[in-house]
Amino acid sequence: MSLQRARDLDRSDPLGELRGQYDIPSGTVYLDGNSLGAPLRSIPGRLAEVVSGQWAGRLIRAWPEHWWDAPVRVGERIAPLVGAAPGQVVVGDSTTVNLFKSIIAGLRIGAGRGRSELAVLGDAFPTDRYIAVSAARMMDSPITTEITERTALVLAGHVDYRTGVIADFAAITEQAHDAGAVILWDLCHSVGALPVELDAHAVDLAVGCTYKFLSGGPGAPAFVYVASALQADYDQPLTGWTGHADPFAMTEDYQAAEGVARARAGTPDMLSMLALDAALDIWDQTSIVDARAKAQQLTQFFVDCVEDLPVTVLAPDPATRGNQVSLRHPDAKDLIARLAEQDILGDFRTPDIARFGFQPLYVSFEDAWRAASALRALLST
Ligand SMILES: Cc1ncc(COP(=O)(O)O)c(C=O)c1O
Ligand SMILES: Nc1c(O)cccc1C(=O)C[C@H](N)C(=O)O
Repeated sequence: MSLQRARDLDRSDPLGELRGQYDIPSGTVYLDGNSLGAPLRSIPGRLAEVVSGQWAGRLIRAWPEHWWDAPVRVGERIAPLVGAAPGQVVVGDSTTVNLFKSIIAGLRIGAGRGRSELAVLGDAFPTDRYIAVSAARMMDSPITTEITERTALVLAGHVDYRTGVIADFAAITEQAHDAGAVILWDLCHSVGALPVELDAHAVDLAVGCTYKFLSGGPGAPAFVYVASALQADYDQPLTGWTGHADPFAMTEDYQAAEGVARARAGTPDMLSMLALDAALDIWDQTSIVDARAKAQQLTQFFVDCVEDLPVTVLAPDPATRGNQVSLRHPDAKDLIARLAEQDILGDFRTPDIARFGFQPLYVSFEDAWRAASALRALLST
């Protein structure tokens, strides 16, 4: 794999022109967009307009005019990326908080079916496990790692944050349903990275974050998907006023809103919400199918470049590899630090994983080649 080959691939890349719309310091190779997506150049202007035009210009009137419905409106823009028909996705809070809401809601649905177990599959991201343990404690639910006829809720991650391996979405969803359980998917590393088909697989619940492949910004609000069929039964524990059927009636008792809006809790962070809204514009210029196709080419190119190095590729099969390449090496931490000294940014995940994210809308084949060459140089010294 040569620099020439990388440049040829960049020249014939139909998504290549999108890169210029992102604000990435020149000379930096950014392979950590699976942790924090790079910003679009349009964001500062859009935020300035929200602050000056809406906040300053309209003051409190901006809530009904621009802001109140934003969680649902922005959710509708994420919906096509996760294969959801309208009315099922709402944006707000963090993934952690949305996991809490949805785990409790799922366990409550399971309790109605006479079940209590919570199955947590695979090597879940820490926040998923921590919240699962706490929610299970509140619900007196045993935690298991297998789906059985006693399972109330299955929590599974779509793409493993460490290895980058894509879980068998269809098979796991089907297994959960065959067992009579509710399924909850964590889409943090798949939303905006690869096509997700929530409706097609009749998924019940999903959550995901928007600051990785969607470039929503640091701490951008997460989203929740609640399948239409389940919404009436989605009894989530954070019964804040914005999820109320009639928030401004200020009634004594809580009554959940109809539809997915019942997954809302408190006042959303509007600046972050609208930065995300602006970031989603890029999807008007491309599709998740095209993005995934390029990401597969990119990750394979990178894997081919490092093939003869003394590292282990943790997701060798391109079909089940997310948009990241994780390399196992005993000095992974040091390697990542030394790459960073050259403005080549990946990240380290304990205990020995060097992780490189390939956001195809702004990462080039030349970036992949430069990162691999720098790694080669480090490993030969
Ligand atoms: C799979 C997964 N779930 C959840 C999170 C994080 O949730 P939060 O945004 O609430 O910190 C991450 C990343 O931080 C993640 O990779
Ligand atoms: N959410 C993060 C943060 O607030 C700081 C640093 C990193 C993150 C991450 O997103 C970590 C990420 N979920 C991971 O896959 O490791």
